[in-house]
Amino acid sequence: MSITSGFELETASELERSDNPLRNARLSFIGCGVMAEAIIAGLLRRRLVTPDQIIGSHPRQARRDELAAKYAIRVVESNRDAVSFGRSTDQGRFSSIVVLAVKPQRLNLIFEELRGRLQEEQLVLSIIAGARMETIARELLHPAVVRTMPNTPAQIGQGMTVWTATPQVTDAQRDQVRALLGALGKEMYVEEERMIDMATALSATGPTYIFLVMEALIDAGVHLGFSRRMAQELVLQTMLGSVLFAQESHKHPAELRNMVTSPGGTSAEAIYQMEKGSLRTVLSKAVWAAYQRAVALGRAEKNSPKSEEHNS
Ligand SMILES: NC(=O)C1=CN([C@@H]2O[C@H](COP(=O)(O)OP(=O)(O)OC[C@H]3O[C@@H](n4cnc5c(N)ncnc54)[C@H](O)[C@@H]3O)[C@@H](O)[C@H]2O)C=CC1
Ligand SMILES: O=C(O)[C@@H]1CCC=N1
Repeated sequence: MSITSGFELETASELERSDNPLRNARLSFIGCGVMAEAIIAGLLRRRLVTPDQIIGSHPRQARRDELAAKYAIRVVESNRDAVSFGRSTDQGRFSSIVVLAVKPQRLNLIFEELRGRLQEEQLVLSIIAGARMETIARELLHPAVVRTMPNTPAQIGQGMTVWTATPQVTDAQRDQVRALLGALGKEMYVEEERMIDMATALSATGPTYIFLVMEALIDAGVHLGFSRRMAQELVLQTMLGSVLFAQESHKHPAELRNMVTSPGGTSAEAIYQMEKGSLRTVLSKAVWAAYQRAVALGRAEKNSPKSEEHNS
């Protein structure tokens, strides 16, 4: 296996383990942008699959070459060819997962290309915001569908993915999904599909809220007179330490906040200003708006692009 720099293998034994549910799987990635690459990298890093078990499709030659060189996987132009890679042949039957990873606005094109072309044993796994399982199953004429909602920290194996499945997805396929998503960080199964739209707003869009707050605090540090480098280090370690503290102490955030807040002190002063500026309401409104947008993306009539998609 030839994998180039910046890409390190973690465990050596996953592939050999007989309980690795993905050891005989074939994975086809329809659309190889940021999120598909995060999944591919995570699977290879954890050695859950080898590069020859993966195929991707992408419209741009330069991107196909880039991914093929970086991960030693096959990347083709045709989505139909990518899906056929997972088909069982005379040489043997193997499980196959077709990962839909295009932007929501491109989904109708994918439906047209792939409708009726999937075999019964193939599993469709979508990461597309808003796209409902019922729609995917109906449009592809294929009932076994998993809907997932990852987030970008998946790129370093620290993601949070929420997922659900149609009743036609078998227990063996569910084990495969758990293994696949586990390569990205934490995974959480939910029964109700509406929770995927809720997770889209909270955990999948979540890094946006955190990075905006991070950026604002760094700017505030620069305003005080710190160099940008110093402000960034102070803010990042404070955020990281606070998250780990909350995780390890199992205390309510309000209790942890009270520990910092002495009577008449600096934190009380800062909290007063944040409440006065309606920070909680703004965050709550942002999450609610993201949720409504996720729901709207799922409605076919609202699938027209709001802005031009970047072609990464
Ligand atoms: N970026 C994020 O934080 C998250 C994104 N998602 C979902 O993941 C999906 C992909 O998002 P990203 O990877 O961020 O987008 P991206 O734009 O990086 O990737 C999509 C890729 O699909 C390619 N593409 C366009 N038309 C195509 C076609 N007809 N056939 C094959 N490939 C085609 C594009 O060139 C692009 O490289 C979206 O549906 C999004 O809702 C889900 C969770 C988090
Ligand atoms: O804005 C978006 O489309 C993506 C989907 C989930 C988070 N961000």
